[in-house]
Amino acid sequence: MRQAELHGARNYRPLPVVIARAEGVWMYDLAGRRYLDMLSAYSALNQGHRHPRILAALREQAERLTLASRAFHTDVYGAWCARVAALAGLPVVLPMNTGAEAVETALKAARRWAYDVKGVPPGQAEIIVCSGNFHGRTLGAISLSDEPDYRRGFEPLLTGVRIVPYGDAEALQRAITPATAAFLCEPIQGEAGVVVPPDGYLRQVRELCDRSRVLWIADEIQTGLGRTGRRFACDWEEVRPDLYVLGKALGGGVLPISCVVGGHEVMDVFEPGSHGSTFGGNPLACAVSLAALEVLEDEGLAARAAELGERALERLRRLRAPLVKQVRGRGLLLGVELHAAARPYCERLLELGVLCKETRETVIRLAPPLVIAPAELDWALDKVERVLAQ
Ligand SMILES: Cc1ncc(COP(=O)(O)O)c(CNc2cccc(C(=O)O)c2)c1O
Repeated sequence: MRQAELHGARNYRPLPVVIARAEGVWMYDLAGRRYLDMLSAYSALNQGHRHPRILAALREQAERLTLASRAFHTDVYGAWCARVAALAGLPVVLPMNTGAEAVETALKAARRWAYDVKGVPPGQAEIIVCSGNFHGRTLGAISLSDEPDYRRGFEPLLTGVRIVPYGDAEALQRAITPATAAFLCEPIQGEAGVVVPPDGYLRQVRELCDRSRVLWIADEIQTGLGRTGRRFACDWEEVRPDLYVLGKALGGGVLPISCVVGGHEVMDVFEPGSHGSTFGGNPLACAVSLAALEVLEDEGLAARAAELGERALERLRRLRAPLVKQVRGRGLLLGVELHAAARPYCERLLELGVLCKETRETVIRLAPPLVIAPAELDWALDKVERVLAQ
């Protein structure tokens, strides 16, 4: 820890624990003490730590080819694109590495579509986003944010951004103009503290964007791939966006891989030389991602998250503790909002062997790997209740 304090940039405030090993839902510190992971690296570990099938795919592909660049075809890339397209029900996939890179890609696609297809005058395309959004830490992504801490000192930022209240379809309607390229939102806001929109909101968004010829971009980097109890959080209202932005668990908690998935009308705005990434679509990440997606499907992780999450939500909502302001969430993306700072309670949970993290000061996020056993989840919730009931 000393070296990290000496040489590592201070852009995080980690809990006082040094993780050295992990398997499934358990992480182990240097002394071999074990902790139940209730954060899943912010939902990048839906399949659990070091899933054997994902590690086997990593090893097998590493023995053959790790990187060639998109200057050449590779054998696993096409299979991966086809698998993701089938999963999303949209035909065209553009691979990147991090979530923020995929968000940037979606913004570029939306702006170019606005000019080339919708006919918005050059340089005037607008993107509408929601207050409380989190889409990453790049300059484009923080240009969308209304969180001063994410933006301060990084100006000048992108223009052509309008912010509307989250969950308010009428506000979205009022913000749409003929220059609007797209509306970008998280189907459930993660970093805002697990904020679930009113029932029907996503359906209203879909109808509004259709009527106004505005692209709907769903950032499912944190909510997608089974986390909320459905393949995508959009599935809760049986609607499909024009673009999905995926990341995190797409790489099975082993390698970073992200992507934008959409229809030809949008995705064909990219011609050779218009966008790219050195590692985007690399064979090693594609092989790992194929295994990660197989695990999600074969182990029924979305249904598991729905069932276990419903039980956890009911149990937490029965908790009678003055400290608790609200319990929110869907599937295994849960947030317990407190009337006080959450950090001390996360530190108490650490002492009891449960790892979670505060979000927006007063919210404890509970998001275990979707492979968690019912008894393990009950064990963790026992500790959460004990700490909050005091
Ligand atoms: C909804 C959403 N969109 C985009 C991103 C960015 O993904 P990348 O981090 O892979 O660029 C996220 C990321 N989610 C997330 C959650 C908590 C912390 C942090 C952090 O940057 O410290 C990021 C996210 O939750």
